[in-house]
Amino acid sequence: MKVTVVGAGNVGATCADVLAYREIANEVVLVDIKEGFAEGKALDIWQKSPINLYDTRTTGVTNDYSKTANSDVVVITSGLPRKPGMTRDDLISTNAGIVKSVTENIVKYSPEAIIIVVSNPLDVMTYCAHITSKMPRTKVMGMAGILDTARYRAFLAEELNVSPKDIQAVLMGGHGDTMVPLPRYTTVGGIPVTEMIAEDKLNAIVERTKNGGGELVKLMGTSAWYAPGSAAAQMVEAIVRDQKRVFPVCIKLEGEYGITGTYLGVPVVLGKNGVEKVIELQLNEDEMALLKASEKAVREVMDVLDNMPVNA
Ligand SMILES: NC(=O)c1ccc[n+]([C@@H]2O[C@H](COP(=O)([O-])OP(=O)(O)OC[C@H]3O[C@@H](n4cnc5c(N)ncnc54)[C@H](O)[C@@H]3O)[C@@H](O)[C@H]2O)c1
Ligand SMILES: O=C(O)C[C@H](O)C(=O)O
Repeated sequence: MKVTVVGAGNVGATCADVLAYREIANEVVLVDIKEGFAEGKALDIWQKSPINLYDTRTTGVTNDYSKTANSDVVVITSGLPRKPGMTRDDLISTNAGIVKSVTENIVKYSPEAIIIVVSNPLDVMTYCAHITSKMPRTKVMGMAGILDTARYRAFLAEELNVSPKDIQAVLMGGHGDTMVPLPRYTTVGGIPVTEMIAEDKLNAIVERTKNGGGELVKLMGTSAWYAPGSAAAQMVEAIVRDQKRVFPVCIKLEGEYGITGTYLGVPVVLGKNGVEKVIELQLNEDEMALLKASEKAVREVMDVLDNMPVNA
């Protein structure tokens, strides 16, 4: 299996490292626009192989997409991260052009690849990659839900003093402050979370989750990479190993949840064909209202993309 990761910065290099040391792919190609940057990161990861004992071949290239030919999966992380005071949506003007040109190059050399978008604003960059690629929706998806759910699970594990392995949860909607964690679908070793934690504490964790990306931007001056890179690698693993994992993934909705044409995080089954099934939960009235509000927020940014020169 050959996997290309575009953008050898914080998230891209972390994703490539996880793909290599967990031997998720036989070959990982890192691509960056900065001269020598991807080559250096790939060489560093390769030099770690005798220490961490893996044989995944990692190589890096500066903008030479011919070396990415026939990739099975491509992860797009190229683009600016936000700085303190910015929203993810503020990145659209720079990142739309980057994601569009990267997708064109990817499709030229790997027309069969499954594409995982990571660049922000996530839902709209997934839209951008999907319309550029002209591929079926099942093969162009965005990574955010695994990360957001992981934050929610980690906060709960800390509060309850239990292993994060035992927290299961679903989170839906856009990758922004309107995301929708779902306490009704959250369990701790099979026990409904509401039986384990007071309502005010749970509400505080839901709010912290929604602002989880911003919390890290404030602390570090740039955005997160360990959890995002690992989350993207987990999606790659589900695809290349045909694991049929159930994850929240951003995809174009075509009637599910009564929504058509908007790119939103929903639970799906992920396997060798990409998104093999969109799972439709029986949301109650309050949950559906939150999902619709999230849809509205994503729609507004999709409209911005539609009116940008990059799409003319
Ligand atoms: N979806 C998520 O949950 C999530 C999580 C974290 C970060 N992100 C987003 O991922 C993106 C990358 O974040 P980061 O922290 O790795 O940033 P970074 O600045 O460390 O890395 C980005 C890399 O992209 C490269 N790049 C820029 N234009 C390119 C092009 N045309 N072709 C190839 N490479 C190009 C840059 O040279 C840089 O090395 C940001 O947009 C960030 O907001 C998303
Ligand atoms: O917060 C960001 O800007 C990056 C990413 O979307 C995240 O949630 O960590």
